Amino acid sequence: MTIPKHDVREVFDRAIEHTRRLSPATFDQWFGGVQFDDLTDGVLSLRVQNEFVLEWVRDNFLPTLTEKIRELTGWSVQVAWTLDPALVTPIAQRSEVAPVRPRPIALRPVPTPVPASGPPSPRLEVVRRPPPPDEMNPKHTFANFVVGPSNQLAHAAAIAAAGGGGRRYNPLFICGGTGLGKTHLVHAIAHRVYEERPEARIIYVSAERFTNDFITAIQHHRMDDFRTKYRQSCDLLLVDDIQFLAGREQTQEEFFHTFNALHALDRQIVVTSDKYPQNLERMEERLVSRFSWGLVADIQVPELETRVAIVRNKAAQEGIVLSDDVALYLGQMIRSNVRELEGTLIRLAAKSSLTGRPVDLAFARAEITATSPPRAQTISVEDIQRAVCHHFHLRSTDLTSKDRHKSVAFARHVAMYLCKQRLKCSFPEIGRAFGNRDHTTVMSAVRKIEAQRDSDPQVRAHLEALEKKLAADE
Ligand SMILES: Nc1ncnc2c1ncn2[C@@H]1O[C@H](COP(=O)(O)OP(=O)(O)OP(=O)(O)O)[C@@H](O)[C@H]1O
Repeated sequence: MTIPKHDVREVFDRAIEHTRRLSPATFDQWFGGVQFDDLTDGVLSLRVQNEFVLEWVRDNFLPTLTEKIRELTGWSVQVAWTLDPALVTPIAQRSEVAPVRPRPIALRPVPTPVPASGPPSPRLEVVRRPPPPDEMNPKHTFANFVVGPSNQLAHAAAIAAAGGGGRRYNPLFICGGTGLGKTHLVHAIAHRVYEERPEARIIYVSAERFTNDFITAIQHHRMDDFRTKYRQSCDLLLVDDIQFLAGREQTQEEFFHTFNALHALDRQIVVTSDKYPQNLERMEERLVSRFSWGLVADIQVPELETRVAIVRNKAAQEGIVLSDDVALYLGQMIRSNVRELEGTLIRLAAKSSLTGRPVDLAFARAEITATSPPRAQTISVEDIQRAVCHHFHLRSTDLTSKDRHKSVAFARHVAMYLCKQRLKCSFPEIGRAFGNRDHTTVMSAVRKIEAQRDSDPQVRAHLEALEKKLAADE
């Protein structure tokens, strides 16, 4: 069957709509990185940003998509992929599947002139606002942020920075590990200010973007424009991932002056970072000290209850039906990164809708076991004690005994040192494992071995041999 060129796109669009219906949220997430190039004589040409997207789309959506095309055209479809990291117009940006963005036009009630009789009645007037900064995720709002002990301070400070009451700190420095919600909070501040003070001039940039803007301004002799934008025409400056400025001296200098100018005008500055200010590497001291002028609010790994609440919240947002036991299981299994937690939920939902299996506990277990890397075998205190006894030809009870004989004491100190180094046990923990010794005894034992390690080649040789043995056991 031959199809006129202009109808090809319609066939593809219909097949896409059909496929999307299976799971709109997941579809948008993954097809956001795919572009339709052509469909001719049974060959469907698709362009993708990377192999990761390619594999996911191929494995999860392609059977449905090609089957629908076959139904509409009679072709048995082959797919030709093009990898294109610079892809900018993926199909998910078509209007019907575009992600929801805050609209640049808002309706707000304004009073009408008072008529001769009766009170004024509101009418709606179209107020044009500048669009919000384009890199912001519309879902990153305060309403979608789950608050728990791990992020309470950062959340409250972010609300205050958005003008929502409470003491306002300038700058607000939000720090924490990857995927814990720093960017989410910064976007939420921008959304809130954008909603409540439409006239406010908000600049949201990653530190990388700030750097690039700066370099471009220098190259094109437009530093005046750059400075007007960042120092004068800005009521709220939000800078993500400030650690990116590490070692970039000239950009740091420029940022320093930007900071000073805005701070002097009492314009709110919010900065995020993966480290505390004092731990930022290759960052000018005067900048580090300014970052601590206001409030440094860290975000910790969320506790189990918060993780479970985040899973539930995300499921509700995405229209995924999730039982309590599955939410609890996911919260228990994925501990350190909210992004990973959300990704697993979306993957489960996608697989469930494609295979027709409900997202129950058995399904979640099977999926997580299949996709998580084999757990790294870790050594225990007992393994270290065993290895040390074997190495120094001692009995298994010698290390925990009261024996103060020089050779036994030395082996004990080595074992304590290894527990500290390799397992990061606390001093009291180590003390308990070695015949209930006091933590100060452990501390001095560890320090002693540390000093000998650096000065005595024989001690170093013992340690190296033991390290090797333990690494082989791992
Ligand atoms: N408390 C929370 N409530 C709801 N969603 C959360 C929470 N914390 C994190 N998330 C979600 O987790 C994902 C990762 O968060 P975000 O991108 O803000 O992390 P980040 O700390 O900026 O990480 P990175 O340093 O890697 O940029 C986002 O989708 C975000 O919405």
